[in-house]
Amino acid sequence: MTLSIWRYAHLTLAAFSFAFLLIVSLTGTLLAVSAAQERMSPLRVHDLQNLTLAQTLPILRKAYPEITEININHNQQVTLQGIDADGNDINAYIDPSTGQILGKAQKPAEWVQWVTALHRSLFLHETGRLIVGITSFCLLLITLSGLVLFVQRQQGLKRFFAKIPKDGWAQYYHVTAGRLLLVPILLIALTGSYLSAERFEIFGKEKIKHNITPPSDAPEKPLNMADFEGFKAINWAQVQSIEFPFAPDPEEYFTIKLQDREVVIDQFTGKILSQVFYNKTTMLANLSLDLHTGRTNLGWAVVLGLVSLNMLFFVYSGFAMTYRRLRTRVRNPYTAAEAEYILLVGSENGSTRRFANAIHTQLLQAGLHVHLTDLNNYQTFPKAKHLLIFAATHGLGDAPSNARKFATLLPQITQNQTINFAIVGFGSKAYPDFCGYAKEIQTLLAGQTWANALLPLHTVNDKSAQDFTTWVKALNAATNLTLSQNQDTYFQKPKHLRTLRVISKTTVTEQDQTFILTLRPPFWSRFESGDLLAIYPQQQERLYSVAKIGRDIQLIIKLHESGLGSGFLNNLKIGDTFRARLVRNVAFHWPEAAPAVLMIANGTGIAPFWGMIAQNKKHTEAYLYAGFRHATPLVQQYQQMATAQQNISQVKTHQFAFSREKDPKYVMDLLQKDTDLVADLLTRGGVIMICGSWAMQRDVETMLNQMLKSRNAHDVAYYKNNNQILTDCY
Ligand SMILES: Cc1cc2nc3c(=O)[nH]c(=O)nc-3n(C[C@H](O)[C@H](O)[C@H](O)COP(=O)(O)O)c2cc1C
Repeated sequence: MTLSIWRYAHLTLAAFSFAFLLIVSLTGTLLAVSAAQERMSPLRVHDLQNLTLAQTLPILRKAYPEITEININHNQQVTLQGIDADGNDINAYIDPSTGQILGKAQKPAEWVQWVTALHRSLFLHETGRLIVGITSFCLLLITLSGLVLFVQRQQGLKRFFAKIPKDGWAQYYHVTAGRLLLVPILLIALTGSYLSAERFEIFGKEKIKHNITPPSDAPEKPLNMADFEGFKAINWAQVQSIEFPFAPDPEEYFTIKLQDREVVIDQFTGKILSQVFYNKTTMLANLSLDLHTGRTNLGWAVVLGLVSLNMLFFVYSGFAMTYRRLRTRVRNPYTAAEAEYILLVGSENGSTRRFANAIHTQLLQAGLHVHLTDLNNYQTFPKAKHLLIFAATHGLGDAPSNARKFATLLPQITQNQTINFAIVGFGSKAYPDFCGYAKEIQTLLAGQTWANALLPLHTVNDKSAQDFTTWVKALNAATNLTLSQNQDTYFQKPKHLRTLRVISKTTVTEQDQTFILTLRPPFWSRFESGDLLAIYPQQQERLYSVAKIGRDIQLIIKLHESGLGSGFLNNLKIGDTFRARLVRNVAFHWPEAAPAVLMIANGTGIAPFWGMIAQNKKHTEAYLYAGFRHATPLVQQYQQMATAQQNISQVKTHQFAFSREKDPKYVMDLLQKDTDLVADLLTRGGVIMICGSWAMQRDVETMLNQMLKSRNAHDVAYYKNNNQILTDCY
């Protein structure tokens, strides 16, 4: 609920200021470009801090007998207005150390004036300035609410810099860019708001007043400017402007605006007659202007430009995320009190809701009284006979935001009749706590007297329509429903597909139905050995463990009779292209920090290990145990590859077991023989990685448990929790 309030605030503010944000971001980007250009202007004067007024004003006075005013802007460009020795009017950029004219004083380019006016006031004068001020303040609130959402999403401030899980392109980059640019955005919003407030004199307006009593001991003849005490104390880098006395009258002075104060100097004696320091409001306004415009620092101007440009992306990605969420909203013709079927949803990003919607629509079409709502809206359901729960897992095995209250509500609200329930959990095996929240609900409901489990908990990995239809089949069988069992009904078009090209492919033989496929992904693709490649033959997702060899993806595939994925891949020819998705599988990446790694594979499970061994340039102590049925030519080729890697110390030892050759052996037998090595490896913090069939994983884990028990060591569950036993089996 709290999450939704913040999200609602974040979104409402963004929607409210949308059009203006677009304008100020776009114009802000252009102004940052102009600020950066100005910083590189040849009219800039360097080393101003090493030059005092006493050193240079006499030179200027000589070259320009009448000077009205000298101004120095934030770009260290010095303009002089006056008359030169030949009586010419001068309004030009000069070098203050020599008086040399560097160029004619010019207004900023017309496009810069135009963009500045649009940025500051939208061409609407004071009304426009007010709108821009409000937009800046909205941006400040959007940034702060975004920060709260981010901290909640990361499960606390401590995990501020932790990895951001990828779930949708727009979402991932919205959140990642938000974290990266948080400080500059906050500064832009804060300074923009402050400048507007100052413009409308909310903090009052500073009026500088000098109390001057002209010195009584005025000399007959003015002193030489080079000896002016006041000028000796001021260097050019401090100066904003110098107003010259209009006439040789004791009541006319030099008025000099510095960065932090205004100074009045006597034109005859050169003494400081008065100096008034600016108040905090003015100083803050100056600082805000520097920070907001990037006018004093090229690097900062570039950052501002990038942030402004990125703001356009924030607007786009934020609305894309919202659209995705809203698209999955559903209408409920029956109330919670009327419905026989209650569908409860826990979904953060909307995909789980889409599965629930598909079931909801079918039940309504079948004429049933159905009500679909969030898990947070759990209440008494007086007519309910069936409760179907669709629950995604977020955070680290936690409830999505629209389900956080369910665990508290459940014990408080008891149903008055028996209700059959079935839970389908949505998650990703890339996370250590797969479908953790669905499992938690299953336990909670099992403790309710009124709740009768219709089906065991079913899980869906990575929104797989295939996994989901398995549940639908079980549900149809347990009820008299006839829900669609066709995967197309639930298939959610995969995103982030990229085109892969076949680089090489081995052929299957009668002896060995396994083949190796090498694919070239687009150059920008980022992946690691152990990640998964999702392909979509006939709209069904099939996942394969990948090895990263150079920049290519290498798969080892067993061709199954009428296998959808393997058949599709086997039909590919060199040069063919197809679309697929790379799925990050952080739970099965090479453990960089481990002192030793022991890899256990059977069959095609050896695939990712080839990439990992090739990547082991640091020569981490690595062992390979692999099991196959026969020593086919392909497997012999594997043995040669392993020997070659052993020769260059990328793997320390390798052992192969053959279960259908004479003297049959399994991978477990090899491990049993090396009990000391395996147990020692775990106790010194090493990692065991298992890839291959579920059956092999189960047998290896049973054997490991026995082995560890006999040594009074921790069990497999402990090492799994400790990320010392990693598995990727199928
Ligand atoms: C920030 C985040 C954290 C996640 N944490 C887990 C997790 O701990 N366990 C899990 O099985 N899946 C986790 N997932 C995967 C989601 O449960 C999965 O993508 C699900 O299909 C999303 O459903 P939704 O779109 O309805 O929110 C996480 C996803 C994200 C974005």
